[in-house]
Amino acid sequence: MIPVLVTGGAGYIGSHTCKVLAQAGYRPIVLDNLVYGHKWAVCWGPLEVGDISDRACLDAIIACHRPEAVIHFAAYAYVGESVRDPGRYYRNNVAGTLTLLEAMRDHGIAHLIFSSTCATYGIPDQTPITEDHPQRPINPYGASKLMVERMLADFGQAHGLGWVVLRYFNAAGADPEGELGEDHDPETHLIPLAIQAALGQGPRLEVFGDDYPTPDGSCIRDYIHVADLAEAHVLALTYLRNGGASRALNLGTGQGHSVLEVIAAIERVAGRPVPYALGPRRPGDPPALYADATKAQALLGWTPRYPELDTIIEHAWRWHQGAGTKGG
Ligand SMILES: O=c1ccn([C@@H]2O[C@H](COP(=O)(O)OP(=O)(O)O[C@H]3O[C@H](CO)[C@H](O)[C@H](O)[C@H]3O)[C@@H](O)[C@H]2O)c(=O)[nH]1
Repeated sequence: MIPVLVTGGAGYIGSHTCKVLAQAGYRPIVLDNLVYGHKWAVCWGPLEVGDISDRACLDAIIACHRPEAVIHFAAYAYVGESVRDPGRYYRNNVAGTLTLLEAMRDHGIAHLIFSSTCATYGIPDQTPITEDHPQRPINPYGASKLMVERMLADFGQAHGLGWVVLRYFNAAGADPEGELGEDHDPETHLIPLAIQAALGQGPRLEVFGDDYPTPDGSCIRDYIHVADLAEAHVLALTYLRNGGASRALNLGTGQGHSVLEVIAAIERVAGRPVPYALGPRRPGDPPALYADATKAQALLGWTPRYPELDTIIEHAWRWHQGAGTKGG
């Protein structure tokens, strides 16, 4: 089995990817600092608790497991927090990644898959967003991810690193087999908050703005099933190992859904109301973000298996109902 180092591999998207990697015959080596307090049992490969900024830790893990490639999820990812405390984001997301890249260079690891984000585009000039859309992030989180994208291009030029940058739109849903789900601490994402409100396990949902220039006034996003994201990482790794050229690719369904449509879908799937109130806009939220993801489909042979919003929500709903007993 081919060992692959997965930084942030105990997180939401990381753990789903480790599962798909293991099923595809790779051996995920999970490196996670567990800072977000993820509670999933990591059973897809050995867990190394450590930090990407710690060069000695990286050297020891690489010497022990001899990974052939790295899938790099580890990052702080709260937009609001990044505005309040940018140093935390630049130190971890940018400086930490630099340490990782130097370790890869020195140990001769030639392939990297990097988790980037639609937040690197900022407020788009047009939708759907293609990969060549100008990248003008409007918060330090997006800026930190864009800086890493640029570092990858430079390490590719100078040291022959092969990379695929995956720019996610809105990761959502849960493992179709019910083993993993979305459980950030603190939770800020729309679907889990709305489900918790419907279950009476959280406060009433606040809809951030109903005066956007969209058909119903609420923000539009492109929700992509986490299992489809995971699949794309494994396909991207195979693509690189087969000699594919370094590329940045959007990952989304190409379908936009408004916040009010998401609430209606949860009510449909759950058969109960989502208690919510209309509130003011959240600073930094673009009105509408959705992907043109045709390049990823053409290049990787990736087709989302669960593109329907109702399926994404069904899986999330099922997992949240059982989460108390599954240790999620
Ligand atoms: O309590 C809430 C939470 C969210 N929303 C709305 O729901 C939509 C989705 O919000 P999320 O917080 O779930 O997701 P974001 O679109 O803000 O975040 C995504 O995009 C970000 C960049 O913009 C980061 O990449 C982040 O990791 C990724 O999940 C937004 O329009 C937001 O305004 C609400 O109305 N109420």
